[in-house]
Amino acid sequence: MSSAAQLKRLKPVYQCVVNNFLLVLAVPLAVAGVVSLARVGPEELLAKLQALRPVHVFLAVFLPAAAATLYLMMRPRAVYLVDYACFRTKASGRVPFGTFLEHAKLVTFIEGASIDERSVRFMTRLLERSGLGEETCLPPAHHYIPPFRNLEASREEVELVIFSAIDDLLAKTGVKPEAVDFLVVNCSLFAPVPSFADMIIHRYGMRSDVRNVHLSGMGCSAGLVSVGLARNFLQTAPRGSTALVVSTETITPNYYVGKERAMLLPNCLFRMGGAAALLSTSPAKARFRLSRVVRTLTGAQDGAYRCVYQEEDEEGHRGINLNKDLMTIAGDALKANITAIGPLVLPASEQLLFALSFIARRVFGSKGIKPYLPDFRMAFEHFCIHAGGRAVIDELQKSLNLSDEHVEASRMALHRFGNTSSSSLWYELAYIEAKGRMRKGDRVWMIGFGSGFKCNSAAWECIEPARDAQGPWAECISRYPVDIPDVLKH
Ligand SMILES: CC(C)(COP(=O)(O)OP(=O)(O)OC[C@H]1O[C@@H](n2cnc3c(N)ncnc32)[C@H](O)[C@@H]1OP(=O)(O)O)[C@@H](O)C(=O)NCCC(=O)NCCSC(=O)CC(=O)O
Repeated sequence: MSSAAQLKRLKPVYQCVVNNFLLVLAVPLAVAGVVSLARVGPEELLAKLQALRPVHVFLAVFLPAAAATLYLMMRPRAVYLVDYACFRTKASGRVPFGTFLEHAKLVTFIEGASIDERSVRFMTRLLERSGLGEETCLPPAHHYIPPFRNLEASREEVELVIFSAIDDLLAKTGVKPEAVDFLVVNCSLFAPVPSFADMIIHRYGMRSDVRNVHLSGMGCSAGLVSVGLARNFLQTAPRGSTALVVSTETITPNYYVGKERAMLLPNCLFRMGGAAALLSTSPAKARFRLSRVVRTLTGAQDGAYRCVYQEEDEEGHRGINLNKDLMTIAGDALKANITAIGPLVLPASEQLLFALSFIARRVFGSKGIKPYLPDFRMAFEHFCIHAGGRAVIDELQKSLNLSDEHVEASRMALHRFGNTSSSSLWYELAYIEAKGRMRKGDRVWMIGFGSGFKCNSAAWECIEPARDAQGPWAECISRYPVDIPDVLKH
């Protein structure tokens, strides 16, 4: 047997010993203690106990009790996910490739637009490679020629998406809008006045003291910024308080009509979607526990800062420029994030191997020794990776050494719903649940990427899998997973 195969066989033994190190240490110590007590005999033991002074008893009992009480009082409160709901797209909003491209061809005739036949051919190639399916949806305003991009149409999309998701969530949880203490909303590219948070408060008649925030310009990873913010708010409020988190991207005002390739890409990838989630510090009725939120930023570097950039092209058409280097930048941001979250979630066996490889590379030089990539499959059963585009998912699958099944939720969410920005992670969680794969105690890793450039992640632990969990996948889950070719042939 080769040494690599032998090492592979020994790995489970190594993991068992290192991950249960305390137990491995405690059992012999406890046995030794019992044996020496048995040797001492009851009279001698009683004599030793009587010889104890009150100060010893005080130190032995009071100090640990005081330390334990202090720890319990100071530790952050646990935050739970009561439930979540995603906007369910309607068949009338579908944009099969043919429709999308035909529509784009007609846009070439619109006065002021400079999108041309070449742009349409380019978008055709992008769509064939994008990993999107034929059922993704665009807002009603984009089904018109020319597409409406005005404020009124944009607000209509917002109301349709976020109110449907919130209605669904409130109906599922039985929580009344007046019970919401905090409201955190994120939408990157549309920030009207009054804000989304105001629109929600107005629509649902929420309390006048509901504390609310609208995050804009924060990109696709802002959903986890919202979750982190809601968690922090909840730490400051009485136990049992609730926070409503709403994540979406508004497509209507962002249709690009120029011919800059890097700015045509978002037209092909971004689609309608949104999600609402209810967090609370009460475990009653909770379905998941939030274990970690880790945010990392690489925006101090020029390349990272500019790689997702809203701008006007030379002809004055506004759009989002997606730089070709995005994959490399996302890879670096991921490295920063896994370095930060690894020590918090990985079992001791993986951390020790990582530390040993780090030390070895320092001592013997980094040329001969490959850095050890921790196995995150030891820390999580499920992965929700931002469905930013086919290449984004490919890159993460490779970097984290994940199986096809681990990235299935991301690929299928991209196929069925497109890049729904910060809400994509919730569509993926819904996919895993709709497939009946979530079990009590399972751990989920959500990884979001977005402009800035940011990589944010959150770790959840399942308390109660959903009973009838089809959600946004209700009409199509039986057809998934589907095969997604690298290049779609018509
Ligand atoms: C676009 C793709 C589907 C293309 O698929 P492939 O990799 O198979 O094909 P490919 O690389 O040959 O690209 C096909 C053609 O598109 C061109 N092309 C690709 N990416 C481009 C870009 N960013 N700008 C300009 N052109 C681009 C290539 O040069 C090539 O043209 P030619 O052959 O002529 O040279 C994929 O690369 C992808 O998924 N990219 C990631 C998309 C992305 O950036 N997503 C993040 C969105 S931002 C987000 O989600 C967060 C946020 O907004 O905050």
